[in-house]
Amino acid sequence: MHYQPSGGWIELICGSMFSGKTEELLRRVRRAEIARKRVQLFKPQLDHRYGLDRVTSHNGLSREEVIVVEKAEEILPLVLPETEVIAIDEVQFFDWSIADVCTVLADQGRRVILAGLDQDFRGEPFGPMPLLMALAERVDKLHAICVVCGASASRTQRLIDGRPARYDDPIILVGGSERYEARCRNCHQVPGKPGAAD
Ligand SMILES: Nc1ncnc2c1ncn2[C@@H]1O[C@H](COP(=O)(O)OP(=O)(O)O)[C@@H](O)[C@H]1O
Ligand SMILES: Cc1cn([C@H]2C[C@H](O)[C@@H](COP(=O)(O)O)O2)c(=O)[nH]c1=O
Ligand SMILES: [Zn+2]
Repeated sequence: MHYQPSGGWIELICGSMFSGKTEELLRRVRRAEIARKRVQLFKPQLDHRYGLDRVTSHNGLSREEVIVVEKAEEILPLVLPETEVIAIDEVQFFDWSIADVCTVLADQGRRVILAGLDQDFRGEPFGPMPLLMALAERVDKLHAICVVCGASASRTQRLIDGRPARYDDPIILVGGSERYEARCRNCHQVPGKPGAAD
């Protein structure tokens, strides 16, 4: 059922890589524009995969007119008074202060649409995502297809030279299908993870 709030609100699209988060974010942005809402789209500078001047999904959907910021605090001063919808992609890359920024925007009566990875390659919560999930009025968790067994994929497998990345690898490593695969819980592997069989 469609959520019908009275003022502003936060909606969060989460899931593994390749689950369709960016497609869904861009779909909501397009529909808001069809409804003649004024929209601003942001992304963190860290995500430079397809160039800094656009947001692009894994199947090539793309939108220019994206505002690139290094830190969450840069967003509020860049929001125009007339903007009704704020969309932010790759929100997992911001620190926890992104939650305060989103709260201010929603309290001002704006619709805030976020998309981000809920889990890192270790299968653990990614950055500010748990906090954003708690604060959002609406959360949609999307699933990709596990490339090993064809089940629904809730996790992202990082591969280094074709082998599963170890638990002590750094959390942030920007990349696409050359480095990452969508996998289900059963097929996801993290050698060195406490409690996991290597
Ligand atoms: N294993 C997979 N499962 C589902 N979709 C996949 C997979 N691998 C590639 N894709 C493609 O990725 C698209 C989703 O891309 P995108 O919206 O960028 O996802 P996300 O932002 O969640 O990483 C799908 O529509 C499909 O074309
Ligand atoms: C799992 C995982 C991913 N990343 C990076 C890889 C990509 O650059 C983005 C996710 O992009 P998508 O739009 O969801 O496809 O995040 C990372 O840095 N660390 C990880 O553990
Ligand atoms: Zn699987």
